[in-house]
Amino acid sequence: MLEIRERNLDHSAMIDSKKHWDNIAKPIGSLGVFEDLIIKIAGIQGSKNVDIGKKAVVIMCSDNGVVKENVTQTDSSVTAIVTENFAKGIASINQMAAAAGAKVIPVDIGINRDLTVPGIMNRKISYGTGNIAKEAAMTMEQVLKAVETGMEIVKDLKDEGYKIIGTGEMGIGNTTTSSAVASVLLNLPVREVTGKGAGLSEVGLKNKIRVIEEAIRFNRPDPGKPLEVLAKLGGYDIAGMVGLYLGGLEHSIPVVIDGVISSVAALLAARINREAVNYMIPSHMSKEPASIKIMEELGLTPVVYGNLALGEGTGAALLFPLLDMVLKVYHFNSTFENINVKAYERFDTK
Ligand SMILES: O=C(O)c1ccc[n+]([C@@H]2O[C@H](COP(=O)([O-])O)[C@@H](O)[C@H]2O)c1
Ligand SMILES: Cc1cc2nc[nH]c2cc1C
Repeated sequence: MLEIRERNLDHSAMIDSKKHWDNIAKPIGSLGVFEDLIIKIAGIQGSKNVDIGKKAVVIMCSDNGVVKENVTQTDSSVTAIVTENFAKGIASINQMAAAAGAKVIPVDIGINRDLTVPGIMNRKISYGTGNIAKEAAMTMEQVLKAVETGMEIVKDLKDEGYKIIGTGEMGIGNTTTSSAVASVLLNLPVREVTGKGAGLSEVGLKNKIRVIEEAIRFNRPDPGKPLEVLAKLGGYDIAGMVGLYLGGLEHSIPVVIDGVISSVAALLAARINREAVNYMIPSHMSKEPASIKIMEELGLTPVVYGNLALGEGTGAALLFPLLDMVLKVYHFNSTFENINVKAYERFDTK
């Protein structure tokens, strides 16, 4: 598995898309990074007629054994409660996805209890992960199963006609696992990539940094082996999102990055197959300090700098209406021809 057919963006669709932008009656390139994003989606979809009509946010939900080390403000029971709230339609992502016209798909990929509310995709691999301070989070078999799960979900969504997928997660403790993975992959000190997650005091943050350092010392992952780093220090939520990104590459679907946990998954996917970055759409720069370092390494430019730190796919959902708005200009604006302006002649000096 993880053998992905060789894929390339459709460069002629991208050239057509760029030409289309340049014919629109407005200053050339004036929608900035948004123009680049639409051109990238044209390359992914293989046509300048970009279509992101049918949208979904897939939320990978799971528990993390490291919560036992007092690295979080709430206990792990919150993971299951919030996941059930996704299915009830009463969490933040439900409100934002409704405003954006996106379907919310919560996935139980490793929550530590059985869920009782209908409407959650049951892809549970085990009841939470191991405590990374004292053991590996997952076996390699479990990691591969989680990555495959994400890839299969993308395939199914593509078959159902979805055109763009937002990544999301819910998992108390997952900023601890994410910071551990980021520290190893980026070869940066733990304190430079670790923040307060869903809310910690300064003392709590110090303990979190100490626990992550202990986890790296104990597990000793090889930084050159992304799946090993993921198995030893990550979680099912992160692994499931790695699968979403690799699925985007495999099935030519744009996959939107959310916050820091989703960004760490994007970094892992990129280390597994660098081509995956061509299918990733950045949304926002999370408040957590690892985010900026990851975006720099991926060479991606988020469009929202709002200090968000919510997760659930909310940042990805925030991007959808912005893309829809920009696509209105792309599809329906007047062109230079329509308004009888010869754009380039103004620069003629004869
Ligand atoms: O998306 C982010 O950048 C982000 C930053 C901080 C916290 N979160 C959310 O908060 C939870 C993890 O925080 P913590 O403190 O339990 O590690 C998890 O459910 C995430 O969805 C998310
Ligand atoms: C209530 C709550 C909602 C969340 N959504 C994502 N992470 C979260 C953490 C908490 C604590």
